[in-house]
Amino acid sequence: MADPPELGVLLADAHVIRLPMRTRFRGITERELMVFRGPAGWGEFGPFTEYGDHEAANWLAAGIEAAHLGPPAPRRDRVPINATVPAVPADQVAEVLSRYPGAATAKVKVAEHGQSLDDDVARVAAAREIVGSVRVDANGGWSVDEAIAAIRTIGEVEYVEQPCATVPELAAVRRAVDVPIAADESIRKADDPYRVVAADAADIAVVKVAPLGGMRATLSLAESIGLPVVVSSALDSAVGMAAGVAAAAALPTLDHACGLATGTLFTSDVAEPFVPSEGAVLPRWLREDLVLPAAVRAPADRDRWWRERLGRCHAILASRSGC
Ligand SMILES: O=C(O)CCC(=O)C1=CC=C[C@@H](O)[C@@H]1C(=O)O
Ligand SMILES: [Mg+2]
Repeated sequence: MADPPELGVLLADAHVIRLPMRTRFRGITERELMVFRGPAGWGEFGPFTEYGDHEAANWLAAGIEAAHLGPPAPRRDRVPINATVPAVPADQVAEVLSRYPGAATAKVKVAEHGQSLDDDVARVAAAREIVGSVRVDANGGWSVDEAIAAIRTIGEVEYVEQPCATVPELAAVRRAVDVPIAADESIRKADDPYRVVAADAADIAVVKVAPLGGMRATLSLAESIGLPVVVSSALDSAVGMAAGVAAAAALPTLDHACGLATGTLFTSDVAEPFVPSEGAVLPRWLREDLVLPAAVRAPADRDRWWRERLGRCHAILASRSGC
């Protein structure tokens, strides 16, 4: 790995941002992250706040790639997207889906802490009434038995993403049901993302540019993992989303809609969001000045916290480059 740019260079035009969200999603109502500018445009550093520094360092590598190297060459000029439906009550699903015009697929969150299978069934049914195809994402929230029962009750779906937490559990569920299984956390949070393949635990790989360390790292994983991929956001701002869309646009084959329209979950963004139209988003690289209103700037204590975190992750990347 190449040496990262000097820390001072990264921090010279860096901003800590707090984006308000329309609906609670993965337990948060505000998304904090950093964006910084380099010679190739803007990069994002937004590991979720509970992540440790070693995991977060991959996210910094992705931001550095974006700001200092730019996107890989595109192979398509539009990227089909899925609508993303948080764990809202069923009667709010139509309103959520209205923000994804033309989306042919909805990804519906299930197994939310504090909710029941009946809630999931109702939410999925409400989505099915509106879009042709539904996939669900349990974020590892079920045991093997719960997953098997839930999958049988929920009925036909395109795939079930991360029904259980571990690779052996995913494999056990996959053996028991006919529905395809997608791996997300078992790839993006794993020491060895290929374990899902060795264990016959997944039919589809969900790949996210930031946790995998960048667009090119994502493309090389997609090439070597031997599974169809779905590129998804990590709840990125428009800056991180540009990298996700660029990676999806650069894939040699793309058979599934991607989770790259989550900008609709924010009420404001750092740049013009990637708003879906006719079920797709268009690749676009951000080089222009960002207009960052006071309302999206994080308070001083959070600004300091993120700059220190970036510094620690920078030291980790620098030590890796010496390996
Ligand atoms: O894939 C999508 O439709 C949107 C992205 C998405 O669902 C996620 C983004 C960030 C964190 C995750 O909890 C979540 C996911 O599990 O896929
Ligand atoms: Mg997921």
